[in-house]
Amino acid sequence: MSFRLQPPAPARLNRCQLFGPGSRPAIFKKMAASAADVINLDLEDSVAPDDKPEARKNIIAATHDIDWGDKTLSVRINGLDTPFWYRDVVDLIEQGGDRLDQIMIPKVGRAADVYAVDALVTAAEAATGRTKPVTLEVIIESAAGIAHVEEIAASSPRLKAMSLGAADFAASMGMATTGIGGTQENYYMLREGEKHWSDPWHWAQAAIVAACRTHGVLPVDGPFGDFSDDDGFRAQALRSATLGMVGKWAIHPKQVALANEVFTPSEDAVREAREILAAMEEAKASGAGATVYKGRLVDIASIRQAEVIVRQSEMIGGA
Ligand SMILES: CC(C)(COP(=O)(O)OP(=O)(O)OC[C@H]1O[C@@H](n2cnc3c(N)ncnc32)[C@H](O)[C@@H]1OP(=O)(O)O)[C@@H](O)C(=O)NCCC(=O)NCCSC(=O)C[C@H](O)C(=O)O
Ligand SMILES: [Mg+2]
Repeated sequence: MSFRLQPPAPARLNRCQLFGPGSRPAIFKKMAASAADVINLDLEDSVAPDDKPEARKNIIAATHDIDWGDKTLSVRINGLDTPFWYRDVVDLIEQGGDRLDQIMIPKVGRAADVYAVDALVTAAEAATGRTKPVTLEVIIESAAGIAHVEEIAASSPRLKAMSLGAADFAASMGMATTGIGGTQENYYMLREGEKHWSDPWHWAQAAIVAACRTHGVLPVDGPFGDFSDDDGFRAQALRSATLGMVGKWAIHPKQVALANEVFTPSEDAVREAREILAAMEEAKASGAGATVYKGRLVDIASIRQAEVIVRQSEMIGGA
């Protein structure tokens, strides 16, 4: 066990990140009225190159004109391999309103990518006299990103969240699929003639969770492309939540409720967590470090597990 304590991740709700193209301002108010905790206005892959300047203007106007309530308002800039990203950052910081909370950097491959954006944001903030620092989030969606995931998680005190971008990740890894997340038909084990499907996203998700938890960053599951498949979305989100991720993207408004449902601990789970804490209080009072709860062992580690669920529920406003 390291003597260094694991830093806490930011105490903010991040159950669902709803995306919308910056070139489609007609949906911005609908996004603001949604139940998503985080809004991602996009300047990157959902916006055609010719539309980028207009999309930037739309988004800057939306940081002034739209009431985003208590949501985290994040803007996805273009990748560092494009001619667009520096203008995205400079215009957002110089012209964007104080309501801009966060910038999302796509296709991060090295800690130096975050350093570059951090340096530009820092200079632009100082030049404009902004008093509220803009935070950063990144997408791991390349072979380089997953290979350097830990240094990326440690890259900047501005960094608050990290997502897995399944589509670009699959492309960069050369995966034989056009699916965005979820079960992949050909990724199965065979036993006695029966197929048992495995999860090709699992290892990357686990690497992201470990890197994030080591450095106090929120791990988030990215898009699930087939928005007609609610059960598939739910299954993917349940696996992510079980692994330690705190939320998931929605690329269509109908996915918001699904993500919120999965990443909000159920009343039963919260009740059980509180009962475990109470059982351990009793055990401690009698000098024991372990006890039995519903026929199973609970010990001091169980307190930490139960506290994760209770903390989550308290943040959401549960009893
Ligand atoms: C996917 C969409 C293009 C679908 O839009 P549309 O055809 O308008 O859908 P519907 O007709 O079903 O819409 C129903 C109503 O909902 C409103 N709407 C639509 N989209 C949104 C939204 N994102 N937020 C809020 N409201 C929305 C419609 O206006 C309809 O309203 P009404 O008429 O009043 O009933 C569209 O959803 C969309 O553009 N989604 C986001 C796409 C996007 O941002 N993609 C980028 C993120 S994913 C990615 O980049 C991959 C990743 O990087 C990786 O590599 O993995
Ligand atoms: Mg992508």
